[in-house]
Amino acid sequence: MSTEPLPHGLWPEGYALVVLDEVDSTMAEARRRAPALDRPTWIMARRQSNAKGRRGRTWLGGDGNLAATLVYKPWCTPAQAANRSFMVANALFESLALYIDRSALSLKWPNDVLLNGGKVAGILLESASSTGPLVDWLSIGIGVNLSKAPHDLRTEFAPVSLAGEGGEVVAPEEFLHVLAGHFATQELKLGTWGFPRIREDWLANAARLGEIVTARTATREITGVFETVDQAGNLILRVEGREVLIPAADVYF
Ligand SMILES: O=C(O)CCCC[C@@H]1SC[C@@H]2NC(=O)N[C@@H]21
Repeated sequence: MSTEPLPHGLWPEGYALVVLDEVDSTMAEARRRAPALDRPTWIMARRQSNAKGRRGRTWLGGDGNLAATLVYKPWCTPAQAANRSFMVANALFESLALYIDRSALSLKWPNDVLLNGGKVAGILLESASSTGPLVDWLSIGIGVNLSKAPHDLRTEFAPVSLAGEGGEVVAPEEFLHVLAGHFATQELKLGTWGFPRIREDWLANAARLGEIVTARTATREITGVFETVDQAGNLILRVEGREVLIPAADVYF
């Protein structure tokens, strides 16, 4: 295990870094560390034996891809914590844009990053609340296909990798340094201007804004024009002249 940031000055102040050769899941490691946490901590693993994706799926990683979790104690409610996914998406967008033409990248609501229309990165949020209105801790798990796209036939957004789409080859540890810096900037923006600014940044890079998309929830499928994301992070579709607010769904187009 190493705990030292790379020595190139990119690492944001106040954040700790833990690099593990192997772990079950960086989410599980974050859960184990959360109670004793004294500062925001990025946990990166070179290999995960039991990596988790959204909706209880398995996450297929691979050598040379980034698997990391940021665990910290933001002073916020569960709803505010959930909006951190837009901040990570923004940070991922800006980080990836250093290695490939930004016009090839887009953000899919609520929390995927697409590259040439395929999924290059996924985000998984987990938080714990015991008593009171604030979360005890939040962990943000991030998987980025930097070098390899796993074969995954379960998704309509076929996995792609940065290298496979002609991007620069970048090592996971270097990419994490860049990402951690961009995420710290997002936290500063949140503290200074609030969520409206985060939302604005996200919408500027949103996939299919103003176009017809389908949102699939646990119980129904709604097709409409992707109008916007509101100040609470909900997806807003225009369906037969009316606005429909969707708090959680998978989006297809
Ligand atoms: O399904 C998704 O799109 C989210 C995938 C999140 C995967 C990452 S890899 C690092 C962290 N550890 C995990 O077990 N999952 C997340």
